[in-house]
Order: sequence, then structure tokens, then C-alpha cells
Amino acid sequence: MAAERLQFHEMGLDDRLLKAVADLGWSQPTLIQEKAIPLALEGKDLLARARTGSGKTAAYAVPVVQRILASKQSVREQDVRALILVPTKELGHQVQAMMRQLTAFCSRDVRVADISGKADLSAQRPILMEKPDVVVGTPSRVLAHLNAQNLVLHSSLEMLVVDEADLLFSFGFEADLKNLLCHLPKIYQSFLMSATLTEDVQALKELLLHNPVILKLQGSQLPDSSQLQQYSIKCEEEDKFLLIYTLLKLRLVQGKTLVFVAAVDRCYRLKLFLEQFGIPACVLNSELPVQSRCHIITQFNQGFYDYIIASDEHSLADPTAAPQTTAGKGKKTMERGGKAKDKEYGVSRGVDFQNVANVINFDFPTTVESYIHRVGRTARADNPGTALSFISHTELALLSEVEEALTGDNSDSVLKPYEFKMEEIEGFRYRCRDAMRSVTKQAVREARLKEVKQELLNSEKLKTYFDDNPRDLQLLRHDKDLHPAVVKPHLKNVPEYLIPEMLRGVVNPLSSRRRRKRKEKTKPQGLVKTSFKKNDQGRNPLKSFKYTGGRNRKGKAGQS
Ligand SMILES: Nc1ncnc2c1ncn2[C@@H]1O[C@H](COP(=O)(O)OP(=O)(O)OP(=O)(O)O)[C@@H](O)[C@H]1O
Repeated sequence: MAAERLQFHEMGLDDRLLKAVADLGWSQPTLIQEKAIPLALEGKDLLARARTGSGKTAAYAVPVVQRILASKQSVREQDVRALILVPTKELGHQVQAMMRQLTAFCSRDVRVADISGKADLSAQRPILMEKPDVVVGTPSRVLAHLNAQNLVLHSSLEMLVVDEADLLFSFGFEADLKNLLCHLPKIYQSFLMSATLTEDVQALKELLLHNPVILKLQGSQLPDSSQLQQYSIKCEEEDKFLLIYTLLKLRLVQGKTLVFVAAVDRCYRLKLFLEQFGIPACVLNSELPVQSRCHIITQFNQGFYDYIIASDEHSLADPTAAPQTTAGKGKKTMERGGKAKDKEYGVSRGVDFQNVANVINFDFPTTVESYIHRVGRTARADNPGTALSFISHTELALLSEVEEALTGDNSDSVLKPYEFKMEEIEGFRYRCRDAMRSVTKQAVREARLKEVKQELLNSEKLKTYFDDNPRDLQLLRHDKDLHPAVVKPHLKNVPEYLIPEMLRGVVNPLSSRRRRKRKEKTKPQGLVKTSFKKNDQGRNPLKSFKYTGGRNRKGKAGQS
């Protein structure tokens, strides 16, 4: 018989922490939390590998808060006791948000500061002078503050966390991290958290951990097929555009969707393309200011947007893509064309996009790790999710690599073919080509420039005005049309004759305005197949539609 899972209230946690956990709606710890929290409270060093979305943040955040609360029972000077290192600013923002939720009932006793996001060292100095109990930051930023003596850790630090540990080296933080260690005391407790165990994590383990307990949970790096369904479909460049247009316009993809592309330009190309059909989408990439990026993610999580087109530029296969940052130096690099890109950017790594129903790899990722982390943005915690990868002939070898890595000893392939009859949507090809033609290189360049300018303005507003007027945050949208000049009004509507016969009466292409008004909770989630058979066993084929996403949030079978 399976042993009962240890509950939060059986872990000896402070009541205020238990109340915060209850407020978050967490009825029981996840597996990694159940294993890691008691060990961490015993003072053990931990190396924890658990799949994406399995709750690793709270696995270290809960013991960090608990230990600080416990130490505050004896009168002690206010000091920085915990340092949490993250590879990206987005993650810093998110970790701080999670720490704030966990300390909601003890915010006076446990103060948390995220220093990863802001550019100006001197602006952050006063925050650090107050010696927050927990500091969250990227290694380069933390080191810069240590060098400037805004932050002193050598006598006070009790806990060090390295989140997304496998990324730190590939983001070029190796030198910073090694320098940073010279500023730490001899003895402290360390936690290394990662979804994948790479050579970099092994190297970090040697560097940071003393006799660690190694928690390597769940064989698979992604949830199994009862929670996450993975599909691939072969299609070349033009078909990729045709397919995404019909999937989104006919609402064959339902629920919040993250679309990954290979480069910043492709974000705008796809956004401008979809714009012409009245399909609004936000773009997320390393050129946008960090405030805008975090705001887009927050609003997406709040249900403001259905679609984000993200470029995932940090290829782990290409270490040269990430610079060797050193503290105090700028972290922006110049791309061809002179645009500044933020190397402390990461969308697919660790960012907790909530209730994402689908991940679409419009362009296939270049490494297995990247596939795992992109797809890991859906099916998080106990939620179901679907991943669909478009594969062109040049991406076939990468698909095989991913297949091989995920299938392991199992003979069944993890990525099933997405049963979608491309011939059913042939009628849309003319419109698709028309729209593709409008998205010229010039239009992409202009849109890219316009968006960056716009977001820089937004970012200033976000920094100052919205701090005092949080309600007005909701008025600021990031999915507006970027190039109204190329939008052809007739493309926004889908005439009935174009809808595949089988789908008529089933799909309901909505205008963008109506789409925005739909209530998040009532939306079905997942992907619809068009592979049904006509008059299958005498039943009306329209009624035999299946969502391959399969379940709504309560886990019931979806049916249209
Ligand atoms: N005990 C719990 N019960 C229910 N939901 C939880 C629990 N713990 C965490 N979650 C939720 O699960 C989601 C994923 O958590 P988290 O971001 O910590 O995952 P992760 O393992 O760090 O993922 P990744 O490897 O992608 O960074 C979050 O939305 C979080 O709020």
C-alpha cells in the first residue's frame, strides 16, 4: 500500500506559514516538497531534480521562511540570511512574488528583496542597506552589489539557493558565481534546484554542496500522458502559417496558448500575420524592457490574453549565445542590426505561466533541454496540458533526438502524430498567402522598432505611475495591433464556405473583440483533431469531436 503523503501541518511549520499555504489553496505538498522540506529543516544540503512545474520553488522557499521565522524567536540583529540566485530577471520577479505570498502573514518578520530587475545599482542600495532577510538576484547583479559593499554576506548568510541550477553556467554566470562565493561565510546551507541534471549541475554540486542529500524525483522530466499530451505535425514554412492561422481562428486550439518561435524577428512576423486576421497576441522577447516582460506574464496569468508569441533565444546548445557576464558590466549585448538584447532573459525556463492549456512549437527547439522547458510551461502542478510541435524537414533530426530522450526504455513514442487533415484547410491557403505577402521584412523591422519604443514608454510608466495606481495597470495592454496599415479588414472574418464541411456549426470563429470578452473559466481547453471519420458508425460526425487536450481543469473529459 502506498504510504500516506506527509502533510504541511505535519512538518512543524510556523502557523503563519501554514496559513499562507492554505491561502494559496495548496491542500497538500507536491512530491518534491514532501521530500525536500523536512530534509531542509534538518539543515541538510540538497540537490533536487524534479520535473518542470512540480513545485520546486516552494520546496526551498518554505524551509527558508521557516528557518528565518525560527531564528527570529531569539533576539537577533536584522541581517541578510538567505540568498536566492536565479538566472533571469523574470524568475527573480516570480520568486519574490512566491516568497511574498508565503510571507503574507509574517511580512514584518521576513523581508524579501528582489534585486535582479532594476538597472541602477545606486537605486537598489537603500533597499539592501535595510538588510532584507532574503535577497533574490542574478549572480552578476549580486556580485556587483557585493563588490560595491552594498551587500555584505560573509558573517550573516545562513542559506544559499541556486534555482534553475543547470542554467547558471550556460547563461555565462560561471565566473560571477565563483567570485561571489569568495564573499560568503565558510558554513551555510545550500540548495540546488533543477529540472534537468546536466554536467553543469554536477560542477555546481562540487562547488557548493557539502555531503548533500540528492533528491532525484520522477523518472520522466515531463508529466506523463495522462496529464500532458504531446503531438507533432510535419509541415513546411508556409504550412506552419496556414496551420496556426486556422487553429487559432477556428478555435481548434482552445485555452491560453504559448507559441514559441526561434528568433525575435519571427515573433513579429507571426504577430503581424495573425493581426491581419484579427487575432491579437502579445510578443515576449529579450529586447523588451524587463518591466514590460513581467507585466505581460502577470496579465497573461490573470487571463488578459489568450496568446503569447515568445522567442526562446537562449539556446543551451550554443553557449556562445550567452555572454560571459561579469559583475558591474552591462548585460545587454548587441545583435546584428544594433538592437540591445537582455541576456538575463528567459521565457521557457522556470517562468510559472499559469493555466496554460497549450504550448505550440511553431519552430522546434534546438535542444532536448529546451524542448522540456518549453513544454513544461503547460501541465503545471495538477493541471492538464497539450504540446504541439510543427516540424519542417530541417527539424526532423531534432525531433528524433527529443523522441529518443523522452521515450527512454519505453517503446511507445511520446510525441504522437497530430491527426489533422491539412487538405481540410486548403481553402484558407489563398488568404494565408495574401497575409504572408503583407508581412514584408520592412514591416517586421518597423513593427519591431515600434514595439520596443512603445514598451520603453510603458516601462517607464510601469516603474513609477503604476506603483501608486495598480488598478490602472489593467488598462495597459501589450497585444495591440502593431501595423494597422497592413491589416486588411476582410481577412478578419471567416466566410462560412471556407470552413471545412465537417467543422461547420462546431467551430465558432470569434472576432477579436468578442474573444477578449469571453470568460476564462468557461473556456474549454486543448486541441481539436480533424481526423474523425465521416458518419462514423452512423453517428453525426460533428458530435464525435474530441479535444485531444482532453480534460478541463476538473479533469473531466472534454466534449464539444
Ligand atoms: N503544494 C502545491 N499544491 C498545488 N499547487 C502547487 C503546490 N506547490 C506549488 N504549486 C503551484 O505549482 C506551479 C508550479 O510551481 P513551480 O513554479 O515552483 O514549479 P517548478 O518545479 O519550479 O517548475 P520549473 O522547473 O518549470 O521552474 C505554481 O503555479 C505553484 O503555485
